[in-house]
Parts: sequence; C-alpha cells; structure tokens
Amino acid sequence: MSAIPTVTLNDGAWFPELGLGTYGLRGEEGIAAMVGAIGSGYRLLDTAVNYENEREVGEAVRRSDVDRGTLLVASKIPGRHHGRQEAVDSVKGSLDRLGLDRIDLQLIHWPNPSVGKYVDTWRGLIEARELGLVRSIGVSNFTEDQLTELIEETGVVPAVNQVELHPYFPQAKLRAFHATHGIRTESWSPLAKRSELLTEQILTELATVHDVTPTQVVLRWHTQLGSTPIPKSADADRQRENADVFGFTLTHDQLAAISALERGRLWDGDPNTHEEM
Ligand SMILES: NC(=O)C1=CN([C@@H]2O[C@H](COP(=O)(O)OP(=O)(O)OC[C@H]3O[C@@H](n4cnc5c(N)ncnc54)[C@H](OP(=O)(O)O)[C@@H]3O)[C@@H](O)[C@H]2O)C=CC1
Ligand SMILES: O=C(O)C(=O)[C@@H](O)[C@H](O)C(=O)CO
Repeated sequence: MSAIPTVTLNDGAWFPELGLGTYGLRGEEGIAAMVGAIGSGYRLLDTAVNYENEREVGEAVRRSDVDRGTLLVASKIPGRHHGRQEAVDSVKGSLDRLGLDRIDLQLIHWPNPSVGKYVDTWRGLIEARELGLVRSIGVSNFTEDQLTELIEETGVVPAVNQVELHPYFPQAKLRAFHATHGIRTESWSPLAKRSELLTEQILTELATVHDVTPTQVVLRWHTQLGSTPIPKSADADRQRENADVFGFTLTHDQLAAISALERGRLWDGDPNTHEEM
C-alpha cells in the first residue's frame, strides 16, 4: 500500500487525502484500533469533545512509533461551548484531555443556529490559533450562508468544512462553493455508516472492473471529488482496505454514475435546524 497522499490547505498546512474517523473508538480497544491504523499509514485522527475519546486519541498518538509532527489530530467544539472565550477554553480542555500541546485542526462541530454564537465561536478559534494552541481552524456542518457570514464578519476563511458526504448525498453545490473559496471539503460518514450503500449494483460492478472492493470504490470517489473521507473502522483489515484506494482511478463517467445514487441525508442532520450541544 502506498502512503496516503496529502494536499495543502488555504493556510499552507499539509492535510491527508484520507483520515480515520474515531466516533465510537473508546477504551483500550479503541486505543489499539487507532495505534493499528497509524501503523497502517493513517496520519489524520478525527475526534470531538462529544465523542468522549480525546484521552484515547492522545494516548494512541503517544503509543504509536510515528513522529508527532507527521500526525494530525482534529477535534471539534460542541454547541454548549459556543462563544469567543468559551471556544478558547474548550480548546484548552481538549488539549488537557488529549495530553498534547497542539491541536492540528480545530473545528466548530455544528453551527447550532439557535445558540446564535457561531461567529463569536469562530473569533475564539482565530484567537486560539494566534495563541499557538491550534494549527489550522475550520468548521463542520456549515452551509454556504453560514460560511459566507464567517468570512464577511472576520475575513478569515475556514481551512476545512467537514460535512455529511457520501454517494447518497454528494453535496455538489456546497463542494463547488468550497472550491471557489479554497475551503477543503472533508466527508463524514463517507460510507453512509455502511448501511445498504455498499451493496449498490453500480458499486459492485465498478469494484469488479477495478479489481477492488465496493468500499474502495466509494472512498476513491471521495478523493477524486477533492474531499478527504474519514471512514471509521475498528478492524485492522478494514482499516487497511479503506486506506488502500490510491492505486486506481475512476473515469469521469464512473464518478458521475456513483453520484447518481443521490437521494438525501442519512438522518435529519440539517445544519439549519439540527442542534448538537
Ligand atoms: N462532524 C460531524 O458532525 C460528524 C463527524 N463524523 C466523523 O466521521 C467519521 C466516520 O463516520 P461514521 O458515522 O463513523 O460512518 P462511516 O461511513 O465511516 O461508517 C462506519 C461503519 O462502516 C463500517 N466499515 C468501515 N469500513 C468498512 C469496510 N471496509 N467494509 C465494511 N464495513 C466497513 C464500520 O464498522 P467497523 O468499525 O466494524 O469496521 C462502521 O460500522 C466518524 O467516526 C466521525 O469521526 C461522523 C458523523 C458526524
Ligand atoms: O458524530 C458526530 O460527529 C455527530 O455530529 C453526531 O451527530 C452523530 O453523527 C450522531 O450521533 C448521529 O446520530
């Protein structure tokens, strides 16, 4: 398996084209799964205050035999920590739990519109970056309008927007907005939480054509769309399968056929209405 390629974010930092989701990876088993993933070549671990596994993520970084400087840890601020000073304090809390002296990518988890403080929270992340607590700053689950508001109010463009993205919800319009503004797209639930996606006929057909698995077809689709998928797997073999997607190329027509599976969100995770505290 070749190394996972990287891209450059709008702040000049490097960023992998594929990472590991860690929601649900907890305790010793979770740490072992993350250490194994790092050993298999993963360099980006995605966590959040609300995953309650930042301690495990930090421990996995320390137990791995890879230099800290070659690993990226991303975390996310929950709705209950929105506000300028609250955001800085939230980052400090994450750093304590991680046991690290820097978070590589800090995101706002959800805009939580009813709280009405995502612009202040963004100002807090800008301050956290100035304080050297975090390297890159971005958001998650932000719409075009919410991104525009952040940019107009602060002049700082998020490096990343991590959003629901999979063949059932390809987000073409939002991705085009990201491309225009130099925001890197990151795909959450990139396998649509496994669901029935992986048995779709077009995916099994393309898997045969390219001599790979349907999962690898889906993950390659993400990377060729210019998004960084963060599939979660607790299993070493599936982790290796998921990372080994850079040795084949889908054609333009094959990408379009996969995107034609579009049917909508997995659940009611509309950033305009969903509240996640
Ligand atoms: N910002 C946000 O609001 C959100 C962020 N996220 C992030 O995105 C990450 C990934 O999303 P998630 O919701 O976990 O869903 P995924 O789409 O990554 O699917 C995970 C499921 O797929 C299974 N799986 C993984 N690889 C394979 C494979 N090769 N073959 C068959 N099954 C496989 C896993 O099982 P197994 O472990 O047994 O392999 C698990 O059941 C999260 O862990 C989290 O970090 C997720 C939701 C929202
Ligand atoms: O996992 C996350 O990052 C979330 O934001 C949650 O909303 C998660 O997707 C969930 O619990 C869905 O039911």
